[in-house]
Parts: sequence; structure tokens; C-alpha cells
Amino acid sequence: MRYISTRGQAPVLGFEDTMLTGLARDGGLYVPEALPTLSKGDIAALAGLPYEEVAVRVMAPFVAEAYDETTFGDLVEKAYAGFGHDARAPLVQLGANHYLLELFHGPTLAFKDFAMQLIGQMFQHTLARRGERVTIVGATSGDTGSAAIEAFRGLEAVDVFILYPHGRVSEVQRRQMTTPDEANVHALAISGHFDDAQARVKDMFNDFDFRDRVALAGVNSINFARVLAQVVYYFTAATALGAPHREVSFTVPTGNFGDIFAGHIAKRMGLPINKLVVATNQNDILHRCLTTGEYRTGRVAPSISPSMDIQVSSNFERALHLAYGGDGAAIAQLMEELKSGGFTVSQGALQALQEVYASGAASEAETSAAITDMLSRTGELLCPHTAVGTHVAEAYLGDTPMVILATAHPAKFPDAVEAATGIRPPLPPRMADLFDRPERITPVDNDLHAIEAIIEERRA
Ligand SMILES: Cc1ncc(COP(=O)(O)O)c(C=O)c1O
Ligand SMILES: N[C@@H](CCOP(=O)(O)O)C(=O)O
Repeated sequence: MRYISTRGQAPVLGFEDTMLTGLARDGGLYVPEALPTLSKGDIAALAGLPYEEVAVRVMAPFVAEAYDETTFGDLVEKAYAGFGHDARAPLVQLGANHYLLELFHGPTLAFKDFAMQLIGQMFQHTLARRGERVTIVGATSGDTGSAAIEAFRGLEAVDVFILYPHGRVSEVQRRQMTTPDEANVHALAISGHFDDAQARVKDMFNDFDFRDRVALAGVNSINFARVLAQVVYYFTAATALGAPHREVSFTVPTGNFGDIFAGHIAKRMGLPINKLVVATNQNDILHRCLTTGEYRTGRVAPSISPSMDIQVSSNFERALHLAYGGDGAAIAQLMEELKSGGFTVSQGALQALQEVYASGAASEAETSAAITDMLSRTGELLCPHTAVGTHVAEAYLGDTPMVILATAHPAKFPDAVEAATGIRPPLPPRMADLFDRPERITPVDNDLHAIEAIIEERRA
């Protein structure tokens, strides 16, 4: 399979180079040139299989040129062996046609582990075979960074530098990033918010001298391999609920648009998804855009669902690419306009987006009330991001099964959960000493050259 840039001006790559390259050299994001489809029979055959088996079957067409089936199967097995639930992504029924998909049983208690644990294995395998070494940079609003540091800590062939917004992640998230003591992982606290961190990461990729000198690689959802691994749980959930013989809808707490875009890929591959509902917090640029066609950035307002405090939503570019029929020049033009504050989606593209995506937003009060309400109705304790999802999903409940992605464990955000319910969710026993471990905090200015200088100095 060949991968092309959303902006159409970067080299066409195979899977491994796409995975190791990060941002395309024209500033765009890599996407498959054509998406494979699974037949009804192929999809029906996935029902009831172990998660790992589904993962291999769904991802095989994307990675086949890079890994033979046995090798890929081994990488997948290793990736999910440390998960705390046999089903990996269990479904919990909340009511008639109403389900939660628990994606927080991985090592850092958020959905990011599904992709990060796998790409950790794939990076290690590919870099060892090629005899190469890379410098990974990532931006995080809390969960990507902790998952990346967990997946890559101590690995020979990589140095990892994660930029997180100083004071804007939860204490559990920060400690997950700052307490690992392996020499190859570095958490940098930058002044500003997540959008600043993500912009600096993209600046580093666009600084070709630096990029090539340090062999830069990315593990944000800039990296298509991240999105790909997240396609799998749409298949396990939908087939458990009767797909391909029955349609299923999903509501996805959304910020950078990677997780819900994975659902879009699943739909294009043939999974009968009725609606993909984008659930945003008060930083509702995506909800506004999907409703009006106007994508205008503004101030990022800190919320109790901090991992979704995002205004410049990186993967929306991939959805736009599909909505504009793969017109790279049109996407490049929109992204140029974004530099001056925003753009207007064409009528045709907006219609194409609305055929796939619905949307809604939850205020702070609504998010808190959703946590309280779910506890009293079902006994489920939600993290605030998942609560944004359950609030928004209410408007879309009906005859089609609705699956809400539970993106993080409530113990990652104990203050918000305690404020809503009076219950302070404890960390799992294997993390019980997180608050006793020493932290390494490195503050850094929101300045490209300062960040690059630290990376040059610290990488092996
Ligand atoms: C807990 C949690 N929920 C939801 C999201 C939003 O996911 P995405 O950025 O893929 O839209 C994030 C951040 O990515 C997150 O960490
Ligand atoms: N919410 C994310 C933001 C980065 O998203 P990514 O999917 O592009 O890595 C986080 O927790 O860091």
C-alpha cells in the first residue's frame, strides 16, 4: 500500500517510511492512497475473535509490505500482553442500545495505549532491522505523552522528547511523564497550551536541517500508524453488537480528531457505522465547524477535560482531505488560511462531512452533571472526557446501538471526578506509588530554537 500526503506535494511512501517519517515534507499528513475494504463475510468472521486476531486481520492490508503475518502477529501479541483486561476493549451496557467501550485498561489508563504499545513494537522491530536510530518528538495535552514515554522507555534505538503544556495537565498525567528515570525519555514543560506544543512539533518537522540531523520521528496522530491501530476497536465493538448485519453508531470524545477519524476509516473499510458523533468540551471549534462550515480558532479555555483543550485539531485535515475528494491543493490552501485564523469549508465538502459526522458540545457544568448522573443511574464512574461523550450522545440515542468511547480511566482525573461525585477514584495497585516517585521536570520556553537546543544537547 502507498501513502500520500493530504497536501499532495510530498514523496509517496510505503508503510514503514510513513511510520518513521511523521509529518509529510509538504506539511501535510500521510493517508493511504486507497483504502482496502473488507467483505461482509470478512467482517462477520471477526465476531467473537480475540482482540489480537481482529487487530491482525484489520491492519494486515495496511502493513503487509512491511511485516509478514507471523512477525506482525508477534508484535501485536506483545503490544497487548500488558493490558489489564482479557477483552482489551470491553463493552459495558448502560441501557437499551447504549454502551460504553472501555479503552482504559492499558498501562497508562487511556486509549492512547492501544496505538502506542503497538507502534513501540513496530518502531523497535523496524529500526533494529534497518540499523537506524531516531529522535521522537511529541506534543501532548496529557495522555499521548504518558503513553509514548511508557511505550518507548529504555528502548535502544530511540530518544523521546514530549512537550506538555506547563500546569495544564492533571497531576497523574504529569507524574506519568516525569517519573520514569530511563535516560532516553524526556518530558519538557513548555509555557503555553497544547496548540503551542503541537505547533512547535510541526515547526521542528518543517525545519529540514534539524529534522534530518536528528532523524526526527513523530508519535502523535500525525503518524498514520497511530490512527490505524485505533481502527481495530471499532470492529471489535461493532461486530459484538451485530455488525455487519446491523448498523452501529459511535460517540467519540474529541480533540485532535485522531480517534474519531479512525472510525471514519473503519466505515470506509465497510463497517456499517451509522453516525460518528464528535463530542467536544467547551473548546468546541469542531462542533461549530461541522454545524456551520466555519473553522475559526480562538482562545483555548482550560476545562475539566484537559486532554481535549484543543483548537487546532490536527487530524481534521485528514477528514477534509476525504471531504474534498483528495484535492491536495485545496487542502494546502485551507491550511494556509488557517495560519491567519481560520477558513470556510465549501458547501460540497461540508455536506460530505455531515454525511459521516454529527456533533455536539458539553459545557463544564454539563460534563460534571454527566459524571454524577451516570454514577447514580448505572454505578459507572466516568472520566470527564468520557462524560463529555455520554452527555453529547444523549441527543443521538435511538434504535441504532450507540457506543460511547470511554477514553480514560477516572483515576487520571481524580479532582474532577471527586468534585462531581464525592468519590476519589484510586489508581490501580501497580501505580499506587506514583505520588512517591521523584519527578524530573524540565521547563522550557515556547520557542523553537530553545526546544531544538535541548533536544540536540540531550539526545544520545
Ligand atoms: C482522555 C482523552 N479523551 C479524548 C481525547 C481526544 O482524542 P483525539 O485527540 O483523538 O480526538 C484525548 C486526547 O487525545 C484524550 O486524552
Ligand atoms: N489529547 C492528546 C492530544 C494529542 O493527540 P494525538 O492523538 O495527536 O497524539 C493528548 O493526550 O496528548
